[in-house]
Amino acid sequence: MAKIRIAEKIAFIGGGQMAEALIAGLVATRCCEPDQIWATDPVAQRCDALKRLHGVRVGSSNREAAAWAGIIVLAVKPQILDAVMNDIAGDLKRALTISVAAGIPIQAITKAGGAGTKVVRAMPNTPAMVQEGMTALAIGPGVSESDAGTARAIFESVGKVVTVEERLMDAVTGLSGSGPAYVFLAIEAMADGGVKMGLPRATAEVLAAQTVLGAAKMVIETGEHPARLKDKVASPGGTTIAGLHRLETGGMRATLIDAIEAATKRSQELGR
Ligand SMILES: NC(=O)C1=CN([C@@H]2O[C@H](COP(=O)(O)OP(=O)(O)OC[C@H]3O[C@@H](n4cnc5c(N)ncnc54)[C@H](OP(=O)(O)O)[C@@H]3O)[C@@H](O)[C@H]2O)C=CC1
Ligand SMILES: O=C(O)[C@@H]1CCC=N1
Repeated sequence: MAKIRIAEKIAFIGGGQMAEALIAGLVATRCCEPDQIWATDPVAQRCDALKRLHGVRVGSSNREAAAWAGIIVLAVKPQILDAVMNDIAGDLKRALTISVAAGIPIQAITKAGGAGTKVVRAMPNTPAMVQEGMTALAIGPGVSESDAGTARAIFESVGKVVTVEERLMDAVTGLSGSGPAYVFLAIEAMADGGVKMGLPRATAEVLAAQTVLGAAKMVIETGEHPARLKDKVASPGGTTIAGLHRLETGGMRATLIDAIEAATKRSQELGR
């Protein structure tokens, strides 16, 4: 993972969960110094927490933060993005604008900033906080190679990055954007299963989480098909096939496919 130092000042408009995950990753990897980052949030306690935990500049004025920065990261909820963009339209046009808002097309941001606004649409995920993020980028029209490289470097400092056509961003959102929540649910449920079978809660949680981490690492590092890796766990007549049979009966595959379809459709709706 290339760790490039970002020279520009970055304003995070909206200091919520996703902004904090990115800020934590950027500061921890020293991709940016804390005083290169300004996060805005309307809630003073939220600002205080971001300052205390990550050492970044904070404040409630989007205009001040946007005017200060060379890169503006739009990290408010999609439902209020229009109002927020209208307030800082001039700076959106001047700076490199990166939006992490689910569903919102590049065209809507270009429209708010005015013709010539350089927009990178990103869909990161919260594991950015521990530098294991997964981000997809769609590069808007008129964004220079250098600006696209800067956007890539920001997200590479906190995990992996792929570039996709913008039309695929809703599907990315349904899979890797929302995906950590599905996995947290699975870890929680696996731990519950362990507790049901008599394991202490803390032991069950670490068993479940490390199992997910290890399995994911095997998929990535071996390059083997997940189905083959699954087959290697399932001994003939053994425990795993008994568990897998129950998962198939419960429709785990179809449920996960449905979940990603539902989240993708919701992302599409947010953009309308
Ligand atoms: N959470 C995730 O895993 C991911 C989220 N995203 C995207 O990131 C964006 C933020 O999501 P998330 O972090 O989950 O949401 P949060 O609600 O945690 O963060 C948004 C923050 O913006 C604040 N806010 C509200 N109004 C304004 C305003 N006018 N100016 C500045 N800040 C404001 C909110 O304050 P208050 O709570 O007081 O309203 C909140 O702290 C969304 O567009 C989402 O689609 C993308 C990828 C993954
Ligand atoms: O739930 C959401 O809408 C955001 C987008 C992807 C993850 N969280």
